[in-house]
Amino acid sequence: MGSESSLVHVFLVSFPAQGHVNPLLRLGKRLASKGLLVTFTTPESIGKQMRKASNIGDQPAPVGDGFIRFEFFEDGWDEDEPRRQDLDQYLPQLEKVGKVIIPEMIRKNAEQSRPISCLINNPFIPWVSDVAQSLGLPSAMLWVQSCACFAAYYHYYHDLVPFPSETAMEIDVQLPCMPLLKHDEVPSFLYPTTPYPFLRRAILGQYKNLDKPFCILLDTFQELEHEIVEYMSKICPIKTVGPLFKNPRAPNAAVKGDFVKADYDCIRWLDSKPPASVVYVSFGSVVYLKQDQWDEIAYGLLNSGVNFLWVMKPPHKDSGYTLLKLPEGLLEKAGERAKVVEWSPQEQVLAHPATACFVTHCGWNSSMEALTSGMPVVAFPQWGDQVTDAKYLVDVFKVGLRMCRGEAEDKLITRDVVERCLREATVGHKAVEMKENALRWKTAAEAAFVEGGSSDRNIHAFVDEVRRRSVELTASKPAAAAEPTAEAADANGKSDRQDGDSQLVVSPEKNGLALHNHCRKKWRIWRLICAAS
Ligand SMILES: O=c1c(-c2ccc(O)cc2)coc2cc(O[C@@H]3O[C@H](CO)[C@@H](O)[C@H](O)[C@H]3O)cc(O)c12
Ligand SMILES: O=c1ccn([C@@H]2O[C@H](COP(=O)(O)OP(=O)(O)O)[C@@H](O)[C@H]2O)c(=O)[nH]1
Repeated sequence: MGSESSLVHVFLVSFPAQGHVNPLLRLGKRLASKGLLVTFTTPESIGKQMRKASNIGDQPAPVGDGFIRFEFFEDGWDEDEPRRQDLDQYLPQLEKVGKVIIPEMIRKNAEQSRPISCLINNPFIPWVSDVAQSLGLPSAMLWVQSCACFAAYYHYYHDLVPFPSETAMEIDVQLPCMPLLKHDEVPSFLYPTTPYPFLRRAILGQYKNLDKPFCILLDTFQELEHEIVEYMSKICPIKTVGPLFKNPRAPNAAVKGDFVKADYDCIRWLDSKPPASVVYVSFGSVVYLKQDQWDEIAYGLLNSGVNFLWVMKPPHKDSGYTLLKLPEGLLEKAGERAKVVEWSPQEQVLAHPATACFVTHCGWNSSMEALTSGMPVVAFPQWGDQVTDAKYLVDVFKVGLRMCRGEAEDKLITRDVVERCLREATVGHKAVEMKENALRWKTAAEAAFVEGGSSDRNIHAFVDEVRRRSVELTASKPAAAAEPTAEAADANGKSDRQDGDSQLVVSPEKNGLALHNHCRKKWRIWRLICAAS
């Protein structure tokens, strides 16, 4: 392992949501383990929560052959600014500030002898690849949903197949190399009636910029989505690198991105339960059900006689959701059979022998974590990619039962249905079959991420490419380095070529690249001296 400042340095910019931070941070750890220096950044409002909930220090943390470090940035709004909850207002604010502050951070890193060789972002902040382009740096994007969803949005964006519309609301959708999706199985942000048009805009925003990243990394694995991965890789430079949450070489479990402190009492509680006797219930970080649905699930759990561990995360104060309550006396009735926490260490819960199945909203992170842990699911999707993930978990991967079709159906799932589903998922032939299939996916996932597996090879190829581009950056002529590339000038809308010393050039874009080259040259000389002595 080299000293931190002699490593090729990649800069990860995350949209501030739990479902986005987790996979990007996991990718960061994977890249670090292969010998890169990784800096992870997201707005300070989340940085503050992450520092409080997780073990994030000021010093770079060693991970395998490399390091990971954190730098958070102010997004220009007060922490409790209610407009944060409105993406149509927050995304432009993040872009406006990010386009100035990220180049500034990159420049500072170069000044401190940590020049950056590549930027990586996740969806909702596609402007990060514009920043990279304007600095003459390569960029990549980590897609945080399934390849099937990536393909669905792609075909919608380019208008390649008919999707449900105002005039044909209920048409099925046939995408190449995918099973026929019923109208309510395509990502729900694409429904003409979606209550979240801002999330559709946010997610499709990435497709406008899809030609900029040199690589699109996917948190899935080849064997899981074989056909669609093969199909899409002929169209876009995609690489499957999942499941990212397993990091065989250097787990460094201390580096985590939880926004809320995980309650480890539930692991001790699980320790006290017999094998495969507990139903784990979680709807992730943003989904909130209605109180009447919550009550039905609660009674279904109680009446089914199973043990249950339930994550009940209080909603954000400006989200418009009210705090969900459990029916009076229910917990007393359930006694030792029930455990409620605000946030769980989900990876450990899914790996625990006492856990029998997972009632999930089918967020892609939760779906991948379940599959990779060999854990059968009861699908309770609400919106977005969740409805498509549910279809795949149940009908394609065959590891789950469907308890609901999504929020758009607007149907109360009664306690009897909940009870029946829970019984079917925990005892009898269906339960055994789902467990066997889940264990098969676990084995396939392991084969993908171990040394030499499909995802490992892809990570390896990506790291090699980052290194190659880094050398290219370093090797580019100093004179050229002081100027934006033709592409960069294009991205800026004008060529702001100036003569003179690069250090005096006002554009932060130019300084970024110039400093990168300057510092890398200094190191190369320094390393040669070290090697010689
Ligand atoms: O936190 C947010 C915000 C948000 C809004 C305002 C603000 O200031 C900060 C954040 C918006 O949309 C989300 C969408 C999400 O979808 C989730 O995203 C995952 C990855 O795309 C999917 O796999 C899951 O199914 C899906 O539930 C998850 C989230 O955590 C968020
Ligand atoms: O109690 C919980 C609930 C969720 N998670 C993690 O939060 C992420 C949620 O992402 P997902 O895509 O499943 O759903 P989202 O929250 O984005 O809707 C996953 O990595 C989970 O492991 C967790 O650690 N503890």
